[in-house]
Amino acid sequence: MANQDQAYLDLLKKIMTEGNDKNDRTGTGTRSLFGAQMRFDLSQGFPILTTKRVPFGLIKSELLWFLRGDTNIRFLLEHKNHIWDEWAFKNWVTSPEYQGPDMTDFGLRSQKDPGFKAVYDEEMKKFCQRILDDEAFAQKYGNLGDVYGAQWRHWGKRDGGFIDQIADVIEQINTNPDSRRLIVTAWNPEDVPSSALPPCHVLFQFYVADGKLSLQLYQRSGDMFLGVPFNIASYSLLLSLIARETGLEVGEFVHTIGDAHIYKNHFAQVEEQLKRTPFDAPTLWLNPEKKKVADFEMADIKLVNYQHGSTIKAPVAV
Ligand SMILES: Nc1nc(=O)c2c([nH]1)NC[C@@H]1CN(c3ccc(C(=O)N[C@@H](CCC(=O)O)C(=O)O)cc3)CN21
Ligand SMILES: O=c1ccn([C@H]2C[C@H](O)[C@@H](COP(=O)(O)O)O2)c(=O)[nH]1
Repeated sequence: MANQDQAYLDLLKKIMTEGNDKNDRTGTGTRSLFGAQMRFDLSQGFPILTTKRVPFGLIKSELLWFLRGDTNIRFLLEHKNHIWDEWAFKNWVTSPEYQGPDMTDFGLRSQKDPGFKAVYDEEMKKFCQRILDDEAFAQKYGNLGDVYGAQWRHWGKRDGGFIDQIADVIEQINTNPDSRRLIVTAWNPEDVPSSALPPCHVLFQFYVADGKLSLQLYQRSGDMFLGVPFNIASYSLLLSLIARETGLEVGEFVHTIGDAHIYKNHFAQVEEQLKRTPFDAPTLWLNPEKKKVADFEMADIKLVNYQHGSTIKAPVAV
């Protein structure tokens, strides 16, 4: 198996040396390039980064969550996955029902003020526990609204009813593999103004040739250090699952990014990662008894021979 990190490392280097220094919504500041593309041939191994540890368990539970059409963080918390906590927490602390310490701007403040961070961590812990313990509270504050699960599996139609884009695209791959319309979209211009986090993975398209299934993702905005390693592994897993259901081999994952940025407070981590030597990529094991995307559970998906460098910690910009 080959090393699959190179395309990613090359792009990190390019952004560091040629990128534009730009301000951003979170107030953190970034260095960014517009219009970047990485290609990963999945027959050469599974493209999860090896130059740092990428938590594949979190990627699996997040993707299964999307594929269930679920938009409530409760399922994620049951799988000890905390990557969406901040966005639900924001709903809670800005609601009239919240009576705890002031959490205004908790994202930035918790990075700058250790005293505040302790209070914030405590409130967040209580919040997550309550989502797990209190069904009604989870219904009210655990829901992230129209995020990927909703857009993929129940896109609301103008005249009522919904569209299951995943079921439809699988049906199209099976019956009309040469189609140039094998698209799933998450971008709904009507919802964008009211959304806490408008979709980052805006649209993906499938392509079938030589008995192989490929997928290209258009991601409008990519946090190169934290989000993108997840996105690469997640879409490669999605491609592998849909290839299984449609009886095709895996082809390429083509990752196209609009604003590809490195946050200023990730520069040191990026330098550290660029010094590391990649390992050969692992392989993906999918339970041979499962065929349908909807039937896969956590234990049906495993990485074999995932060798990797140590975790590199970095703060997430909210
Ligand atoms: N600024 C920003 N970057 C993102 O990547 C991002 C957002 N916001 N908002 C929505 C989601 C949430 N995502 C996240 C959030 C946190 C991590 C993160 O902290 N990852 C750590 C490990 C976390 C753990 O082990 O629990 C990492 O080292 O990859 C990754 C992706 C991706 N998305
Ligand atoms: O899957 C994801 C989700 C989010 N991101 C990053 C990209 C940006 O850094 C932020 C979103 O902020 P916007 O101002 O809405 O662009 O989250 C990611 O890389 N991958």
